[in-house]
Amino acid sequence: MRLGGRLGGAIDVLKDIDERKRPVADALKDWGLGHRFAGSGDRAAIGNIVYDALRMRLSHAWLMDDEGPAALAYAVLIRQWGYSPDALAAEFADDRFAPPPLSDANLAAFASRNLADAPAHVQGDIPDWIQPSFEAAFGEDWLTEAKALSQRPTLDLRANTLKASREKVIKALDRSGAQPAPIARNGIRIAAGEGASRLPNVTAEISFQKGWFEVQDEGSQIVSDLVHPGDHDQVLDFCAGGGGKTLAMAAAMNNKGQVHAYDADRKRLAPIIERLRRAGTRNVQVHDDVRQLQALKEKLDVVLVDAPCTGTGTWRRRPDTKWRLTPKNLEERVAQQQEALAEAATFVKPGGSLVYITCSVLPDENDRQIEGFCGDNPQFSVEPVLETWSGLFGEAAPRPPSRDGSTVTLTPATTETDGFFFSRLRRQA
Ligand SMILES: C[S@@+](CC[C@H](N)C(=O)[O-])C[C@H]1O[C@@H](n2cnc3c(N)ncnc32)[C@H](O)[C@@H]1O
Repeated sequence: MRLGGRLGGAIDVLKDIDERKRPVADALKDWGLGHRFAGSGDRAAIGNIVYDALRMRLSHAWLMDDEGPAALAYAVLIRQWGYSPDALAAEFADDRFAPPPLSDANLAAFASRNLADAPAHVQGDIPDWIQPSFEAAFGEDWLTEAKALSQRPTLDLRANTLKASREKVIKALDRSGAQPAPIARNGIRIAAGEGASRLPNVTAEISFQKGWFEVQDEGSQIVSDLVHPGDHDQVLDFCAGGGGKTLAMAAAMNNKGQVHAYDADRKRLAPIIERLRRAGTRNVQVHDDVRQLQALKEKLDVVLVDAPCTGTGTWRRRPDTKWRLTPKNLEERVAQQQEALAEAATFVKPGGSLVYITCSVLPDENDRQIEGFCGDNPQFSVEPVLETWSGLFGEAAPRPPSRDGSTVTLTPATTETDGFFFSRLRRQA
């Protein structure tokens, strides 16, 4: 397919997402099934246009004075992929699969508007109602942080040290441009790529099948590492989901001690079994019923709450969720977090620690949540994290924003990772 056909495909997918309120992955998959002549390069290019359009939806629409799918998709090619409107018109002139050209009104708006004149939340490509939360989280840096959340993410992997060193994995993936990640000790990074370029399908590699690595954002690896359990600790991953952090902790503990993995949702937990097998872990027990945890009350050295959250920190990967989020969703997540924290705290032994993580950057889900919990539960107090950070990643590693060194917030702008919040609360001995 030529560029015109790919652009047309992306416009169809964006329409489908808008009209039928569908998840991006489903809409892209359906488009592929209905257009079997399209090759994998075409499908990847269409996916890139769609995701790029959603990441910068507000600023594209403002500059084009049009929020329709065609204006958004054209804006991607012009603003993000480096084509001029004239070059596109010339390219599409003899391409019968190209979409109709941009309207004169779109072209005039684009030629005359300057993004610096747009409302600040439009410049930052975030919903207007969430701007105050960004300001509260980042002060005068909030716009830089918001903009960084609208860029393409890298593809990050974690070498599974139970089976392979980071160097061995990088060697196995040398065709993919894999490099050591900047901060995480076992992290590997593949650059995001530009324009139509395709990320490698690393899960099809033999080395993946052998369990040498996991796909895991570097931020997720860092917060798993910061949990920092001792080799012989008894750990409960109370919101284990598919097991991303369970696997990372189990490997960091060198298959010693014990990690109990539990999640209230059995369906989310189910894939953990196959992942644990592939990774060669022997120190994990999976629990799909809270009653199985009764014997662990007040017994555990470390309890991790990787809480359900709005996922604002993952907007680079799931940009559609940025526009679907509502104040009501935020309220619901905050309530779920309080519930999960209260339940999880009952498993921490005296002197043990309760670790609270989210993949959000919003204070309501992070620092404020922790302040509220400690206010209600004075036997818990926040333990500073930055010392562990330096010990694990070195003094030279980029420092994440931190409220007086106690909790940390990772972000694309500061640590080049997804957004994550990490805090450790110590229960009085
Ligand atoms: C952010 S996800 C976990 C991701 C996972 N830890 C990982 O690293 O792949 C949050 C999880 O919390 C679970 N959850 C929500 N409320 C819970 C509760 N009260 N008790 C236990 N799990 C809960 C959800 O089912 C969801 O799987």
